Amino acid sequence: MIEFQAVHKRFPNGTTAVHDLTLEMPEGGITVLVGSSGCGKTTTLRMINRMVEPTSGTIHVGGTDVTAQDAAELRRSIGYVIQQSGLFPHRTVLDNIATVPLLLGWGRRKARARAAELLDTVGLTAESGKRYPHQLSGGQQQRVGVARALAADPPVLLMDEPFGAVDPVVRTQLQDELVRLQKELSKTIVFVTHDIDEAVRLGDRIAVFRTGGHLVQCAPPAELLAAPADDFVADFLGAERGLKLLSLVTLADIPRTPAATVHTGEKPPAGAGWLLVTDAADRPLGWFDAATAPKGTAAGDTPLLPVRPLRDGDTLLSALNESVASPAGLVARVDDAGALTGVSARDAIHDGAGLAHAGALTTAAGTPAPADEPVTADAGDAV
Ligand SMILES: Nc1ncnc2c1ncn2[C@@H]1O[C@H](COP(=O)(O)OP(=O)(O)OP(=O)(O)O)[C@@H](O)[C@H]1O
Repeated sequence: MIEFQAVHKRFPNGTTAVHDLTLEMPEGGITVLVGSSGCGKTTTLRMINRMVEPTSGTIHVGGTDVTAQDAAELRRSIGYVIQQSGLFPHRTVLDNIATVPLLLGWGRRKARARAAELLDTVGLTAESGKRYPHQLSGGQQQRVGVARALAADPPVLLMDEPFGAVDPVVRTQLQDELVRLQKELSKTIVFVTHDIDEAVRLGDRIAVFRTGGHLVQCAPPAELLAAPADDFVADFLGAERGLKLLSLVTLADIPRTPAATVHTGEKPPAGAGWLLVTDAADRPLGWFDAATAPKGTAAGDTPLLPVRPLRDGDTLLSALNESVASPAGLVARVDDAGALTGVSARDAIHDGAGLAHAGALTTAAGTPAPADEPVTADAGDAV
């Protein structure tokens, strides 16, 4: 756990970057710091590894006051990833990743073996280890940055807009990779971003700052989206925060009903409406409107309308999207093998969306006021 207790940072030019910050960042979780430019996110992050020293207050990492440790030693024990990857241009990728283990005196062979292992962990080929940073794409360089930060297996990772400079597709891939890695590694991660969607995707907790280094609210994403503390947070989350909340809830609990189906080549039963055409393994192929098809038409004689089947682990947001796009107004549900398990009607998905929102509101209302509630006292201003 990382604990900020009444931390204040005022730079020599008089700028207060962080104002009386009391905040807990849970062990093994991702805490995302968000807020507009200049609100003190990077300063907060850099105080954890003492690249910036607080003016007052204390910071503990794993129960130890950071000032009780040698600053250089502390920095080697904490992974740090920045936007432009910060790789050494004249060292190979493998040697870049091996930097901290070498500094820690691991010996060249062991450090390189560890670096080679990490290339695979972050999804890069062994061959890319021999290249120089400029010979990699921006996304690949960021992966190397993550591998380098993980090299000495630090319990804490600080990530300052690590995916800010890559295009949206690569950014989504890197976010997915981080989620996958975190499931395996359970690091305590502090992640800075401007992007609220990235925060909602990655964060176990999101801390929203406003200019002047004030923490306004810190909560799990669903609670933040359901119950923003004030207009500033609501504006920051955006007008679509209700929909964003649905990206955090899966389809699993939404009721399903048996689907009306027909196999390709079969004639529909009399009086049938929308039918889901399935193959021999019960996998949905498309929608067939038996009500409007000419008499005697078999399924597959005319082009089928597209279906995008969803699994229980898919989000309620995808389900809502599919329910709107589906010509039948029904969402086809499948198991992991892709076989049909039923359908959910648009109404059931809407009801589920309402319940998810109400549930998050109840959770937010029932949460006791944490120690990191917005602080209004001006203590430390005179420092
Ligand atoms: N070394 C410094 N000396 C003086 N002022 C500084 C210094 N570093 C940062 N600041 C100021 O402190 C405030 C907070 O900066 P910080 O970089 O922490 O914000 P941020 O939220 O990370 O911003 P951004 O999202 O733009 O990176 C800003 O007003 C910034 O100009």
